[in-house]
Amino acid sequence: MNFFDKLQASIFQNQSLLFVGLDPNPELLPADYKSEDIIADLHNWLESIIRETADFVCAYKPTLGFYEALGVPGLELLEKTLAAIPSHIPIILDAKHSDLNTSSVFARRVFTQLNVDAVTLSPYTGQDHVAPFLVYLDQAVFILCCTSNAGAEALQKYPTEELPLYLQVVKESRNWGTPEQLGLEVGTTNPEILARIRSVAPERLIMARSIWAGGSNINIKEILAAGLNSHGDGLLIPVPQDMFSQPKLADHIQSLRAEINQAKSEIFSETSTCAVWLPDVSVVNLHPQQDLILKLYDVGCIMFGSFVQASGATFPYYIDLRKIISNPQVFNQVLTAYEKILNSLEFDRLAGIPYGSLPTATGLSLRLHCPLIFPRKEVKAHGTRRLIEGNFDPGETVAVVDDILITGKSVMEGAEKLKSAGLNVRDIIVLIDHEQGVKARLLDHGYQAHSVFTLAEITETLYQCGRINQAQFLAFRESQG
Ligand SMILES: O=P(O)(O)OC[C@H]1O[C@H](OP(=O)(O)OP(=O)(O)O)[C@H](O)[C@@H]1O
Ligand SMILES: O=C(O)c1cc(=O)[nH]c(=O)[nH]1
Repeated sequence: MNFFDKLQASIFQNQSLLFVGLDPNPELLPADYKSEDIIADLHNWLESIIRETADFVCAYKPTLGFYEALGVPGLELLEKTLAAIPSHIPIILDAKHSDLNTSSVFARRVFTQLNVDAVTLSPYTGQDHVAPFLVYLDQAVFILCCTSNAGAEALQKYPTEELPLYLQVVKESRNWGTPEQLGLEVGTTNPEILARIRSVAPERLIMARSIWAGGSNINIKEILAAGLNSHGDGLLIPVPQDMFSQPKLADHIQSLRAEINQAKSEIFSETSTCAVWLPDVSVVNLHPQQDLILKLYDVGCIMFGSFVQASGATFPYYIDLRKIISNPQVFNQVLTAYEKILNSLEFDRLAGIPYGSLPTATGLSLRLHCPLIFPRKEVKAHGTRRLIEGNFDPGETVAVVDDILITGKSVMEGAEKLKSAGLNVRDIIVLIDHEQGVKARLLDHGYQAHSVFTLAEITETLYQCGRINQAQFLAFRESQG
């Protein structure tokens, strides 16, 4: 499971946006843990923090510097602390080591030996520094965009109020990695700064820091309203550091979690525009993949107007999913949507239907570590003249990936070619089902089709969100009969 999915599962399981800094800071060690052996004391303290919080938080964030400061025993303490964290809860190592020359070896150390799920990085050396970390597809990075210390203002707010450096970091770093692999670290007590970052990066995970530094002036609801994404998540909130020195830690964390969840539901019931994640707060009729639908529309994959289809019929729309390959963020989100369906199916190999869905099938093959084949549209008169490209063994089961079902002709032809080579085809997975009984027809031929969206769900969402007008919406409805 990749970092993003692991984090989402952890947020959902514990219904919590809270993360815990696991720092062996001798200055904060509570008196009742103190003995002759500081390392053992710190270890006992950190383990008790994990025990008390594991059911109420979504992630842990050890800061490497505190462990390094304790020398070799500190590094051993880090390994022991990491081992004490339940394996389903993601670990974000706060490292911010920005030495370009060591980024590859450091990435290998943290991701393959310490096995943490994510690491924080400083942006100053640019994409070259970040790229070696992103090679680890199941792990992620958080780019430091902004800190709350007064001394940083001269740099971070330079050169203009309109485009300060911290916003430029947000803009630039969005080009470095996908939303699943690259989040933003934002230290601030100021909701306005969070809101500016959220508006520039609506799709990014934000790890908030230092929000409690404002003391009693902090208004958590304002922070949440500024930093949450349109689905009511995408924001991680730190547990205040002084809480770890207090007795009854579990009780304090639960109250804080309840306060945050209450504020979240108030924000979303007030605005009433988003599908939210808590089961007790629901907004009717909004598709859980609303964000992806809007993005597909915004990058031009869903067009309304008069279009002649391959069948010769004229529809009031055309879906061109071939464009997703030119937008890595959308492409990545599309892959995640397919992946969720594929994870529930059993198969030995993936097959893509040429040409439109071949990039998607390739992306899925790499993500799922599953071999890929594809049936050719036309057999070449030269070379190997193979009908099916890629290696396979007859008797294997193949899951067929296509982008859209209109009449079902393309997938059916592809599946028949695979079957003629001795392969089993049971499941067909597409992003969009145009409906009109295609799935039932495929089932008559022994194929179970699965889709992420129906075209009706897409048009409904686009209409509700104001992307298409009533005439376009009604024209679509009429065409559906
Ligand atoms: O259900 P159907 O009626 O078969 O329509 C859907 C198919 O049409 C499109 O491919 P197209 O034939 O346009 O070719 P391409 O993928 O090579 O662009 C699309 O990629 C699907 O494979
Ligand atoms: O074959 C078609 O009719 C067709 C293909 C496609 O990709 N999109 C669409 O709207 N129609």
